[in-house]
Amino acid sequence: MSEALRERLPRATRWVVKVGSALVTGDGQGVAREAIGAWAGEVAGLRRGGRQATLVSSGAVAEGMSRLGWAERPSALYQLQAAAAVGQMGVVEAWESGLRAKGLHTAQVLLTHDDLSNRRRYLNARTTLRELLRLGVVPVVNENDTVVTDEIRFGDNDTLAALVANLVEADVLVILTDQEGLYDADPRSNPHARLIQEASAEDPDLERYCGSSAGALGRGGMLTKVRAAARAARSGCTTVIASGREPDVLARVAAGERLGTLLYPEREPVAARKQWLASHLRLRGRLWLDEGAARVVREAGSSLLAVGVNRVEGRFSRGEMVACLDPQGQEVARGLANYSAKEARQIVGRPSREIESILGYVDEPELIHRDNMVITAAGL
Ligand SMILES: Nc1ncnc2c1ncn2[C@@H]1O[C@H](COP(=O)(O)OP(=O)(O)O)[C@@H](O)[C@H]1O
Ligand SMILES: N[C@@H](CCC(=O)OP(=O)(O)O)C(=O)O
Repeated sequence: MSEALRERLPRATRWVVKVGSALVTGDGQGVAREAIGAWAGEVAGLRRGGRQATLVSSGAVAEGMSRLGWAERPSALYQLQAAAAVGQMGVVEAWESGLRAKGLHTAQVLLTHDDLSNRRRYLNARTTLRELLRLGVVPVVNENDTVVTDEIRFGDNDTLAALVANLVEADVLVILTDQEGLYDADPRSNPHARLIQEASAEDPDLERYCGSSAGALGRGGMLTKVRAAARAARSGCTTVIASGREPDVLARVAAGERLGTLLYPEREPVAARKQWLASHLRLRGRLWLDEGAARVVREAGSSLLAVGVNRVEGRFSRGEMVACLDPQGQEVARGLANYSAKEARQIVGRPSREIESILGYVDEPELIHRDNMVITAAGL
Protein backbone atom coordinates (compact mmCIF):
# COMPACT_ATOMS: atom_id res chain seq x y z
CA MET A 1 0.00 0.00 0.00
CA SER A 2 2.61 2.54 1.11
CA GLU A 3 4.95 1.92 -1.84
CA ALA A 4 2.09 2.43 -4.21
CA LEU A 5 1.27 5.70 -2.45
CA ARG A 6 4.81 7.02 -2.75
CA GLU A 7 4.96 5.91 -6.36
CA ARG A 8 2.03 8.15 -7.14
CA LEU A 9 3.92 11.26 -6.10
CA PRO A 10 6.01 11.57 -9.29
CA ARG A 11 2.75 11.85 -11.22
CA ALA A 12 1.23 14.48 -8.93
CA THR A 13 0.91 17.75 -10.80
CA ARG A 14 -0.34 20.35 -8.37
CA TRP A 15 1.73 21.00 -5.28
CA VAL A 16 1.35 23.27 -2.25
CA VAL A 17 4.49 23.69 -0.16
CA LYS A 18 4.22 25.21 3.32
CA VAL A 19 7.35 26.43 5.06
CA GLY A 20 7.20 27.16 8.81
CA SER A 21 8.50 30.18 10.72
CA ALA A 22 11.55 28.53 12.26
CA LEU A 23 12.78 27.47 8.82
CA VAL A 24 12.02 30.74 7.05
CA THR A 25 13.76 32.82 9.70
CA GLY A 26 16.62 30.49 10.63
CA ASP A 27 15.19 30.00 14.12
CA GLY A 28 14.34 33.66 14.46
CA GLN A 29 17.76 34.91 13.41
CA GLY A 30 16.33 36.80 10.45
CA VAL A 31 15.17 35.76 7.00
CA ALA A 32 17.12 32.66 5.97
CA ARG A 33 18.02 33.85 2.48
CA GLU A 34 20.27 30.95 1.64
CA ALA A 35 17.75 28.33 2.67
CA ILE A 36 14.95 30.20 0.90
CA GLY A 37 17.16 30.32 -2.21
CA ALA A 38 17.57 26.54 -1.98
CA TRP A 39 13.79 25.90 -1.62
CA ALA A 40 13.19 28.32 -4.50
CA GLY A 41 15.58 26.19 -6.57
CA GLU A 42 13.59 23.13 -5.61
CA VAL A 43 10.32 24.78 -6.56
CA ALA A 44 11.91 25.62 -9.91
CA GLY A 45 12.75 21.92 -10.21
CA LEU A 46 9.10 21.00 -9.62
CA ARG A 47 8.10 23.50 -12.28
CA ARG A 48 10.62 22.09 -14.75
CA GLY A 49 9.03 18.70 -14.19
CA GLY A 50 5.74 20.15 -15.45
CA ARG A 51 4.23 20.70 -12.00
CA GLN A 52 2.49 23.71 -10.54
CA ALA A 53 3.61 24.95 -7.14
CA THR A 54 2.08 27.30 -4.60
CA LEU A 55 4.08 28.33 -1.55
CA VAL A 56 2.57 29.07 1.85
CA SER A 57 5.23 30.87 3.81
CA SER A 58 5.14 31.73 7.52
CA GLY A 59 7.70 33.91 9.18
CA ALA A 60 6.18 37.39 9.04
CA VAL A 61 5.81 37.74 12.80
CA ALA A 62 9.16 36.09 13.53
CA GLU A 63 10.96 38.25 10.98
CA GLY A 64 9.18 41.39 12.21
CA MET A 65 10.26 40.62 15.77
CA SER A 66 13.83 40.17 14.63
CA ARG A 67 13.79 43.43 12.63
CA LEU A 68 12.27 45.34 15.54
CA GLY A 69 14.69 43.78 18.01
CA TRP A 70 11.98 42.09 20.10
CA ALA A 71 13.22 39.06 21.98
CA GLU A 72 9.83 37.68 22.98
CA ARG A 73 6.71 37.07 20.97
CA PRO A 74 4.19 39.72 22.07
CA SER A 75 0.75 38.58 23.15
CA ALA A 76 -1.22 41.71 22.12
CA LEU A 77 -2.84 41.26 18.74
CA TYR A 78 -1.95 44.75 17.54
CA GLN A 79 1.72 44.14 18.32
CA LEU A 80 1.68 40.83 16.46
CA GLN A 81 0.02 42.59 13.55
CA ALA A 82 2.61 45.36 13.56
CA ALA A 83 5.42 42.81 13.63
CA ALA A 84 3.80 40.86 10.79
CA ALA A 85 3.50 44.00 8.67
CA VAL A 86 7.20 44.68 9.10
CA GLY A 87 8.28 41.09 8.67
CA GLN A 88 6.15 40.21 5.65
CA MET A 89 8.25 42.64 3.61
CA GLY A 90 11.39 40.70 4.36
CA VAL A 91 9.82 37.29 3.89
CA VAL A 92 8.24 38.01 0.55
CA GLU A 93 11.29 39.91 -0.71
CA ALA A 94 13.49 36.88 0.04
CA TRP A 95 11.14 34.55 -1.86
CA GLU A 96 10.88 37.00 -4.73
CA SER A 97 14.64 37.28 -5.14
CA GLY A 98 15.18 33.55 -4.62
CA LEU A 99 12.59 32.65 -7.24
CA ARG A 100 13.69 35.40 -9.63
CA ALA A 101 17.21 33.98 -9.55
CA LYS A 102 15.66 30.76 -10.89
CA GLY A 103 13.76 32.60 -13.61
CA LEU A 104 10.38 32.44 -11.88
CA HIS A 105 7.85 35.18 -11.25
CA THR A 106 6.22 35.32 -7.87
CA ALA A 107 3.09 36.93 -6.44
CA GLN A 108 2.23 37.86 -2.88
CA VAL A 109 -1.21 36.56 -1.88
CA LEU A 110 -2.49 37.53 1.56
CA LEU A 111 -5.70 35.78 2.62
CA THR A 112 -8.09 35.95 5.53
CA HIS A 113 -10.51 33.28 6.63
CA ASP A 114 -13.33 35.42 5.38
CA ASP A 115 -11.95 35.19 1.85
CA LEU A 116 -12.51 31.45 1.86
CA SER A 117 -15.77 31.16 3.75
CA ASN A 118 -17.55 33.76 1.63
CA ARG A 119 -18.41 31.95 -1.58
CA ARG A 120 -17.96 34.82 -3.94
CA ARG A 121 -14.55 35.61 -2.52
CA TYR A 122 -13.72 31.91 -2.49
CA LEU A 123 -14.33 31.69 -6.22
CA ASN A 124 -12.40 34.90 -6.83
CA ALA A 125 -9.43 33.70 -4.79
CA ARG A 126 -9.57 30.37 -6.57
CA THR A 127 -9.74 31.91 -10.03
CA THR A 128 -6.87 34.28 -9.31
CA LEU A 129 -4.64 31.56 -7.87
CA ARG A 130 -5.36 29.26 -10.77
CA GLU A 131 -4.61 32.03 -13.24
CA LEU A 132 -1.30 32.75 -11.51
CA LEU A 133 -0.44 29.06 -11.74
CA ARG A 134 -1.46 28.92 -15.39
CA LEU A 135 0.84 31.87 -16.06
CA GLY A 136 3.70 29.97 -14.46
CA VAL A 137 3.88 32.32 -11.47
CA VAL A 138 4.63 30.92 -8.02
CA PRO A 139 2.14 32.41 -5.52
CA VAL A 140 3.57 33.02 -2.04
CA VAL A 141 0.63 32.91 0.37
CA ASN A 142 0.41 34.06 3.97
CA GLU A 143 -2.39 35.10 6.24
CA ASN A 144 -3.22 38.79 5.98
CA ASP A 145 -2.09 39.30 9.56
CA THR A 146 -2.47 43.07 9.59
CA VAL A 147 -6.22 43.08 9.03
CA VAL A 148 -7.44 39.90 10.69
CA THR A 149 -9.17 39.99 14.03
CA ASP A 150 -9.18 37.23 16.58
CA GLU A 151 -12.31 35.53 15.36
CA ILE A 152 -11.32 35.28 11.74
CA ARG A 153 -7.69 34.24 12.08
CA PHE A 154 -6.75 30.98 10.43
CA GLY A 155 -4.67 30.81 13.56
CA ASP A 156 -1.81 29.03 11.96
CA ASN A 157 -0.42 28.53 8.53
CA ASP A 158 -0.87 24.76 8.53
CA THR A 159 -4.64 25.32 8.41
CA LEU A 160 -4.16 28.04 5.81
CA ALA A 161 -2.04 25.67 3.70
CA ALA A 162 -4.76 23.01 3.83
CA LEU A 163 -7.39 25.53 2.75
CA VAL A 164 -5.12 26.64 -0.10
CA ALA A 165 -4.67 22.99 -1.07
CA ASN A 166 -8.49 22.66 -1.19
CA LEU A 167 -8.70 25.88 -3.15
CA VAL A 168 -6.25 24.99 -5.92
CA GLU A 169 -7.22 21.30 -5.77
CA ALA A 170 -3.69 20.26 -4.98
CA ASP A 171 -2.61 16.66 -5.30
CA VAL A 172 0.09 17.06 -2.69
CA LEU A 173 0.62 19.33 0.32
CA VAL A 174 4.19 19.30 1.62
CA ILE A 175 4.57 20.76 5.11
CA LEU A 176 8.22 21.56 5.71
CA THR A 177 9.16 21.92 9.35
CA ASP A 178 12.08 21.54 11.75
CA GLN A 179 11.47 17.82 12.42
CA GLU A 180 11.88 14.82 10.11
CA GLY A 181 8.13 14.32 10.15
CA LEU A 182 5.44 13.18 12.58
CA TYR A 183 6.71 11.00 15.44
CA ASP A 184 4.64 8.84 17.72
CA ALA A 185 5.54 11.32 20.51
CA ASP A 186 7.06 14.81 20.60
CA PRO A 187 10.75 14.19 19.81
CA ARG A 188 11.75 17.28 21.78
CA SER A 189 10.64 15.67 24.99
CA ASN A 190 10.85 11.97 24.13
CA PRO A 191 14.16 10.69 22.71
CA HIS A 192 12.61 7.30 21.91
CA ALA A 193 9.95 8.76 19.65
CA ARG A 194 9.70 6.93 16.32
CA LEU A 195 8.97 8.46 12.94
CA ILE A 196 5.61 7.51 11.39
CA GLN A 197 6.28 6.83 7.72
CA GLU A 198 2.75 6.47 6.41
CA ALA A 199 -0.74 6.66 7.82
CA SER A 200 -4.23 7.54 6.78
CA ALA A 201 -4.83 11.26 7.21
CA GLU A 202 -8.09 10.27 8.85
CA ASP A 203 -6.51 7.97 11.44
CA PRO A 204 -7.89 9.22 14.78
CA ASP A 205 -4.73 8.10 16.64
CA LEU A 206 -2.56 10.72 14.96
CA GLU A 207 -3.69 13.55 17.20
CA ARG A 208 -2.63 11.60 20.29
CA TYR A 209 0.98 11.58 19.08
CA CYS A 210 1.20 15.35 19.01
CA GLY A 211 2.75 17.20 21.90
CA SER A 212 0.92 20.32 22.96
CA SER A 213 3.75 22.73 22.27
CA ALA A 214 4.76 24.53 19.15
CA GLY A 215 8.25 25.84 18.65
CA ALA A 216 9.06 29.27 20.08
CA LEU A 217 8.39 30.92 16.74
CA GLY A 218 5.61 28.92 15.19
CA ARG A 219 1.99 28.78 16.25
CA GLY A 220 0.63 25.42 15.45
CA GLY A 221 2.98 22.65 16.50
CA MET A 222 2.35 19.16 15.11
CA LEU A 223 -1.35 19.02 16.00
CA THR A 224 -2.27 21.67 13.44
CA LYS A 225 -0.23 19.80 10.81
CA VAL A 226 -2.10 16.56 11.46
CA ARG A 227 -5.41 18.42 11.34
CA ALA A 228 -4.33 20.19 8.16
CA ALA A 229 -3.60 16.81 6.58
CA ALA A 230 -7.11 15.62 7.49
CA ARG A 231 -8.59 18.77 6.00
CA ALA A 232 -6.51 18.48 2.82
CA ALA A 233 -7.54 14.83 2.52
CA ARG A 234 -11.17 15.93 2.25
CA SER A 235 -10.42 17.22 -1.22
CA GLY A 236 -8.29 14.16 -2.00
CA CYS A 237 -4.91 15.75 -1.30
CA THR A 238 -1.99 13.74 0.10
CA THR A 239 0.14 15.45 2.78
CA VAL A 240 3.83 14.90 3.37
CA ILE A 241 5.34 16.35 6.57
CA ALA A 242 9.11 16.53 6.17
CA SER A 243 12.20 18.37 7.29
CA GLY A 244 12.94 21.54 5.37
CA ARG A 245 16.58 21.08 6.32
CA GLU A 246 16.88 17.81 4.39
CA PRO A 247 18.84 18.47 1.16
CA ASP A 248 16.72 18.32 -2.01
CA VAL A 249 13.68 17.48 0.07
CA LEU A 250 11.06 18.44 -2.54
CA ALA A 251 12.82 16.70 -5.40
CA ARG A 252 13.15 13.56 -3.32
CA VAL A 253 9.54 13.58 -2.17
CA ALA A 254 8.51 14.15 -5.78
CA ALA A 255 10.65 11.20 -6.85
CA GLY A 256 8.73 8.97 -4.45
CA GLU A 257 11.54 8.55 -1.91
CA ARG A 258 10.51 7.42 1.57
CA LEU A 259 11.09 10.66 3.37
CA GLY A 260 9.11 12.25 6.19
CA THR A 261 5.55 11.23 7.01
CA LEU A 262 3.02 10.62 4.28
CA LEU A 263 -0.63 11.05 5.28
CA TYR A 264 -2.92 9.80 2.59
CA PRO A 265 -6.58 10.50 1.82
CA GLU A 266 -9.09 7.68 1.94
CA ARG A 267 -10.91 8.86 -1.15
CA GLU A 268 -9.87 9.57 -4.73
CA PRO A 269 -9.38 13.29 -5.38
CA VAL A 270 -12.22 13.99 -7.76
CA ALA A 271 -14.81 12.05 -5.83
CA ALA A 272 -13.69 13.66 -2.59
CA ARG A 273 -13.91 17.18 -3.90
CA LYS A 274 -17.24 16.65 -5.51
CA GLN A 275 -18.61 15.07 -2.40
CA TRP A 276 -17.44 18.13 -0.52
CA LEU A 277 -19.23 20.35 -3.00
CA ALA A 278 -22.41 18.36 -2.93
CA SER A 279 -22.61 18.16 0.83
CA HIS A 280 -21.59 21.69 1.71
CA LEU A 281 -23.83 23.99 -0.15
CA ARG A 282 -27.52 24.77 -0.32
CA LEU A 283 -29.29 24.98 -3.66
CA ARG A 284 -30.13 28.56 -4.58
CA GLY A 285 -31.50 28.31 -8.09
CA ARG A 286 -32.18 26.24 -11.17
CA LEU A 287 -30.88 26.41 -14.74
CA TRP A 288 -32.98 24.83 -17.49
CA LEU A 289 -30.63 23.36 -20.10
CA ASP A 290 -31.37 22.66 -23.74
CA GLU A 291 -31.14 19.06 -24.98
CA GLY A 292 -27.56 19.42 -26.27
CA ALA A 293 -26.18 21.01 -23.12
CA ALA A 294 -27.94 18.43 -20.91
CA ARG A 295 -26.34 15.65 -22.96
CA VAL A 296 -22.75 16.95 -22.86
CA VAL A 297 -22.95 17.73 -19.17
CA ARG A 298 -24.46 14.32 -18.35
CA GLU A 299 -22.38 12.19 -20.70
CA ALA A 300 -19.08 14.03 -21.04
CA GLY A 301 -19.04 15.92 -17.74
CA SER A 302 -18.44 19.12 -19.71
CA SER A 303 -18.56 22.62 -18.28
CA LEU A 304 -21.87 24.39 -18.74
CA LEU A 305 -21.83 27.34 -21.13
CA ALA A 306 -24.48 30.05 -21.08
CA VAL A 307 -25.37 29.25 -24.67
CA GLY A 308 -26.88 25.90 -23.58
CA VAL A 309 -29.22 27.39 -20.98
CA ASN A 310 -32.80 28.40 -21.76
CA ARG A 311 -34.07 29.71 -18.44
CA VAL A 312 -32.82 30.80 -15.02
CA GLU A 313 -34.83 30.39 -11.82
CA GLY A 314 -34.09 31.62 -8.32
CA ARG A 315 -31.90 34.24 -6.72
CA PHE A 316 -28.27 33.36 -6.39
CA SER A 317 -24.93 35.08 -6.28
CA ARG A 318 -21.67 34.16 -7.94
CA GLY A 319 -20.28 31.09 -6.21
CA GLU A 320 -23.61 29.70 -5.02
CA MET A 321 -24.93 26.26 -5.83
CA VAL A 322 -27.51 25.80 -8.57
CA ALA A 323 -29.16 22.73 -10.11
CA CYS A 324 -29.04 22.04 -13.85
CA LEU A 325 -32.23 20.53 -15.27
CA ASP A 326 -32.79 18.92 -18.65
CA PRO A 327 -35.78 20.05 -20.78
CA GLN A 328 -37.95 17.40 -19.06
CA GLY A 329 -37.14 18.89 -15.66
CA GLN A 330 -34.89 16.07 -14.49
CA GLU A 331 -31.81 17.17 -12.55
CA VAL A 332 -28.62 16.46 -14.48
CA ALA A 333 -26.02 18.13 -12.31
CA ARG A 334 -25.43 20.77 -9.69
CA GLY A 335 -22.56 23.17 -9.32
CA LEU A 336 -21.23 26.58 -8.38
CA ALA A 337 -22.42 29.36 -10.67
CA ASN A 338 -19.77 31.73 -11.96
CA TYR A 339 -22.41 34.43 -12.43
CA SER A 340 -25.29 35.69 -10.30
CA ALA A 341 -28.89 34.94 -11.30
CA LYS A 342 -29.26 38.50 -12.58
CA GLU A 343 -26.16 38.21 -14.76
CA ALA A 344 -27.06 34.69 -15.87
CA ARG A 345 -30.46 35.90 -17.11
CA GLN A 346 -28.68 38.35 -19.36
CA ILE A 347 -26.20 35.92 -20.89
CA VAL A 348 -28.22 32.70 -21.29
CA GLY A 349 -28.54 31.53 -24.85
CA ARG A 350 -25.52 33.62 -25.85
CA PRO A 351 -22.02 32.43 -26.76
CA SER A 352 -19.27 33.05 -24.20
CA ARG A 353 -17.45 35.52 -26.41
CA GLU A 354 -20.44 37.88 -26.08
CA ILE A 355 -20.41 37.92 -22.26
CA GLU A 356 -18.10 40.88 -22.06
CA SER A 357 -20.14 43.05 -24.39
CA ILE A 358 -23.36 42.16 -22.56
CA LEU A 359 -22.17 42.56 -18.96
CA GLY A 360 -19.22 44.88 -19.50
CA TYR A 361 -16.86 42.32 -17.92
CA VAL A 362 -16.19 38.62 -17.95
CA ASP A 363 -15.54 36.51 -14.88
CA GLU A 364 -15.22 33.14 -16.59
CA PRO A 365 -16.20 31.83 -20.03
CA GLU A 366 -18.33 29.08 -18.42
CA LEU A 367 -21.53 29.48 -16.45
CA ILE A 368 -20.44 26.51 -14.33
CA HIS A 369 -16.95 25.05 -14.63
CA ARG A 370 -16.75 21.26 -14.74
CA ASP A 371 -14.43 21.25 -11.70
CA ASN A 372 -17.21 22.85 -9.69
CA MET A 373 -19.94 20.53 -10.89
CA VAL A 374 -21.30 17.21 -9.65
CA ILE A 375 -23.23 15.06 -12.11
CA THR A 376 -26.31 13.92 -10.23
CA ALA A 377 -28.28 12.11 -12.94
CA ALA A 378 -25.61 9.57 -13.84
CA GLY A 379 -24.63 9.13 -10.19
CA LEU A 380 -21.09 9.46 -8.95
N1 LIG B 1 4.54 13.87 17.46
C1 LIG B 1 5.35 14.87 17.08
N2 LIG B 1 6.22 14.68 16.06
C2 LIG B 1 7.04 15.69 15.66
N3 LIG B 1 7.06 16.92 16.21
C3 LIG B 1 6.21 17.17 17.24
C4 LIG B 1 5.31 16.17 17.71
N4 LIG B 1 4.57 16.70 18.69
C5 LIG B 1 4.96 17.97 18.84
N5 LIG B 1 5.96 18.28 17.97
C6 LIG B 1 6.62 19.60 17.90
O1 LIG B 1 6.11 20.37 16.80
C7 LIG B 1 7.14 21.26 16.38
C8 LIG B 1 6.85 21.77 14.99
O2 LIG B 1 5.78 22.69 15.04
P1 LIG B 1 6.02 24.25 14.83
O3 LIG B 1 7.07 24.73 15.77
O4 LIG B 1 4.69 24.89 14.83
O5 LIG B 1 6.67 24.23 13.38
P2 LIG B 1 6.47 25.16 12.10
O6 LIG B 1 7.05 26.48 12.45
O7 LIG B 1 7.26 24.41 11.06
O8 LIG B 1 5.01 25.20 11.78
C9 LIG B 1 8.38 20.41 16.47
O9 LIG B 1 9.54 21.15 16.60
C10 LIG B 1 8.10 19.49 17.69
O10 LIG B 1 8.71 19.93 18.86
N1 LIG C 1 1.04 34.46 9.44
C1 LIG C 1 1.95 34.08 10.51
C2 LIG C 1 1.94 32.57 10.57
C3 LIG C 1 2.45 32.01 11.83
C4 LIG C 1 2.44 30.49 11.77
O1 LIG C 1 1.44 29.81 11.54
O2 LIG C 1 3.65 29.98 11.92
P1 LIG C 1 4.06 28.42 11.70
O3 LIG C 1 3.38 27.59 12.77
O4 LIG C 1 5.53 28.48 11.86
O5 LIG C 1 3.67 28.02 10.33
C5 LIG C 1 3.36 34.61 10.17
O6 LIG C 1 3.70 34.74 9.00
O7 LIG C 1 4.09 34.89 11.10
